[in-house]
Amino acid sequence: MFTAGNRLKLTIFGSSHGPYIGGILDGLPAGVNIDMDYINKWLDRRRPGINSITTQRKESDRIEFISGLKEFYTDGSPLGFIFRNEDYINKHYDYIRDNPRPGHADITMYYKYGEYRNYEGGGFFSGRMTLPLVAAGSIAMHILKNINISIVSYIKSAGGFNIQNENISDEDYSYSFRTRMPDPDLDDKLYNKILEIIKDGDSLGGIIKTIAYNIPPGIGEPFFDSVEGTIAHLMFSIPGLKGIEFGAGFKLGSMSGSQANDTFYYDGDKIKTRTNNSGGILGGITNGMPLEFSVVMKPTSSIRKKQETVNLKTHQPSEIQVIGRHDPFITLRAVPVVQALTGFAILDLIMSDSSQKKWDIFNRGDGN
Ligand SMILES: Cc1cc2nc3c(=O)[nH]c(=O)nc-3n(C[C@H](O)[C@H](O)[C@H](O)COP(=O)(O)O)c2cc1C
Ligand SMILES: C=C(O[C@@H]1CC(C(=O)O)=C[C@@H](OP(=O)(O)O)[C@H]1O)C(=O)O
Repeated sequence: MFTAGNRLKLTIFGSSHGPYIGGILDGLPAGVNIDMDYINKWLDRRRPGINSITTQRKESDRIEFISGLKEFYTDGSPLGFIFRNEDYINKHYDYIRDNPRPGHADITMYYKYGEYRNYEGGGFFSGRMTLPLVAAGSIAMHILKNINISIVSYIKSAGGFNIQNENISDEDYSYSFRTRMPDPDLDDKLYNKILEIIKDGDSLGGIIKTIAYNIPPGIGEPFFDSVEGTIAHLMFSIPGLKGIEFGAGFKLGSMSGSQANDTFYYDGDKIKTRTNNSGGILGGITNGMPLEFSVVMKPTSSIRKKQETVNLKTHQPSEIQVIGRHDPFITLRAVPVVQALTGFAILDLIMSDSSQKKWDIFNRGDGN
C-alpha cells in the first residue's frame, strides 16, 4: 500500500518520470500553522543535484498545496501537495527495461506488474518517492517544536570512516558538511573517497544515526504499535534502507545484563538512566531518554561497472553498465529523509497515544 500512519495518515503517489509526485496528509486538525520556509529548507536538503557527489538530475522540488490549506493554516481537511518532475530522461531506461539492473527493483516490478511495469527512472520504486516523505515529515517536525522535540540525523559510518563524537544536538549541524558526516577531517576524507568511487564507476553504503530529544515518557503502545515497530515500518519505506537497530542494537548480543541494563537515577524530579543502551524505549514505550536508532543504507545499485544480468525477452545471459545520472552514495541523500520521517513517526505516536494524555501539541491557542 501507499498509505502509512495511524491517527496521522500519509498517502504518497506519482513516480520518478511521471508528471508529478505528491502526497496527502490526513489527520491534522484545523488551525495548524504550515511554515513554508521550514518545509523548503528540508526539501532543499533532500533535493538531487546539490553537489558533485549527488545525482546530477536537476529538480526545483517546490511544493504546491492543492487542498487543506487556507492562508498557511490547515483547514482540517486532508492536506494535498504535489511536486512537478522537471528533469527526466526516459532513454536512459530503454536498455534497462529488458535487462534488469542487479540490486534495483527492475526484476521484482517485472514479476509483479509484467508488461504494465512503470520502469523509467525506477518508476515508483525511485528514491524520488522520498520527496513527499520529507514534505510530510518536515510538517510534523515543525509541529513537534511546540513541545520542544528536536531530531538530529547524521552519517555515523561510511567508507571505512566512523564518527566518534556522539554529542550532536543541533538538527541543522550535519548539513554544514558536504557528506553529512559531521567531523571536518572525516568529511574531507569521505568526500575524496566518494570522488574516487565515482571515477571507479562504483558506489558506497553507509550508516545514519538519529537521536530525538525531549521525547515525553509514555508514548508508544505495547506489542504491535510499539515505538520500534512504528519507526521501523516507516523507515523501511525508504528505498535502499536495509536495516535498523535501536540503542545498542546488535551489540546487545555480546553484552551481559549488567553491561546492558540502563540504571536509573533522579535528576531533580525526572527519572533518567546512566546509559541509553535501550535507545529510550522499554516495552515499546518511550522512557523519557533520547530516542536513538541507526539505519543502514545499501550502496547504490546503478553503477557504471560492467555486471552480469539476463535479457527478459531473449531469456539469454546479458551484461549491463548503467548509464544515466545516479547517486554514488544514497546515504547522504537519505539523511533528511530519515530525520523528517522520524518526525512523522513521533507525531503519529503522540496523536495515537492510548492513555489519552492531553498533549498541547498543536499550540493553536484555542485550548485544544
Ligand atoms: C534519496 C534516494 C536516492 C536514490 N538514488 C538512487 C539512484 O540514483 N540510483 C539507484 O540506483 N538507486 C537510488 N536509490 C535507491 C533505489 O531507489 C533502491 O535501491 C531501489 O528502489 C530498490 O529498493 P531496495 O534497495 O530497497 O530493494 C535512492 C534511494 C534514495 C532514498
Ligand atoms: C531524482 C531523484 O533521484 C533519482 C533516484 C533514482 C532511483 O533509482 O532511485 C534514480 C535517479 O533518477 P534518474 O535516472 O531519473 O536521474 C535519481 O536521480 C530524486 O531523489 O529526486
